[in-house]
Amino acid sequence: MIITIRFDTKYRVPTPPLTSIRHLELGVEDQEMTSDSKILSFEEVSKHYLKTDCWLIISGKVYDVTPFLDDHPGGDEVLVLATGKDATEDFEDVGHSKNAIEMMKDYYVGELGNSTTVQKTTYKPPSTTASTSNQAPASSSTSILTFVLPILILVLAYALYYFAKKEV
Ligand code: HEM
Repeated sequence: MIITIRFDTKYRVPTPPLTSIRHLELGVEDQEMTSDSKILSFEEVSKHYLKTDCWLIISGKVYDVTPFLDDHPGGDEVLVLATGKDATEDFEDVGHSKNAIEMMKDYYVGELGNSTTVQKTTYKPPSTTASTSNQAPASSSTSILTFVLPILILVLAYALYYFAKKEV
C-alpha cells in the first residue's frame, strides 16, 4: 500500500475542529483520511485507556499506540495519561518532530466523530463569562436601587414633615 503524505497548507472548508495549524502545515491532516475512514465516538475511544490498550486523540484523529508504548521515546506513562481526552495540546507541547508525526500513520485507527469533537473541544468560557452575564442584571438593579432609594427616603421625609406641620 502506498501512502501519500502531502505537505501542503491548502485551505480547507470547513476546518476540522481539532486540527491544529501546525498539523495542517505538516500535512498530518491528510494522513490516512479516506472517505471510508472509521468514525469513532469519544466514548468509544476513551474506553482504551490502559497500557495494554491505549488510544489517543490527536488533531481529531484516533491512534492506537498500544504497540508503540514500549518504544515511545517519551515513555509509556505520558501516552497512557493522554488517553480519554484530546491529547493534541500535550502532543504539540512536546514539539514532536516531523518524523514523529510521520510515524503516527502507523497507529491511525480513524476519525473522531464530529459531534463528540465539538463536545470535547467546545471552548470552556472562563467562569467570568458566565458570571458576567449573571452579574450584569444584578449590578444594574443595584445601581437603580442606589438611585431610587435616596429619592424615596426624601419623599417620605418630606411627606412626614408636611403632615406633621399640617397637624400643628
Ligand atoms: C501517536 C502519537 C505519538 C507518537 C508517534 C510519538 C512519537 C514520539 C517520538 C518519535 C519522539 C522522539 C522525539 C521526536 O522525534 O519528536 C517522542 C518524544 C516524546 N513524546 Fe511522543 N509521540 C506520540 C504522542 C505523544 C503524546 C500524546 C505525548 C504527551 C502526552 C508525548 C510525549 C512525548 C515526550 C515527553 C517525548 C520526549 C521528548 C524529549 O525528551 O525531548 N508523545 N514522541
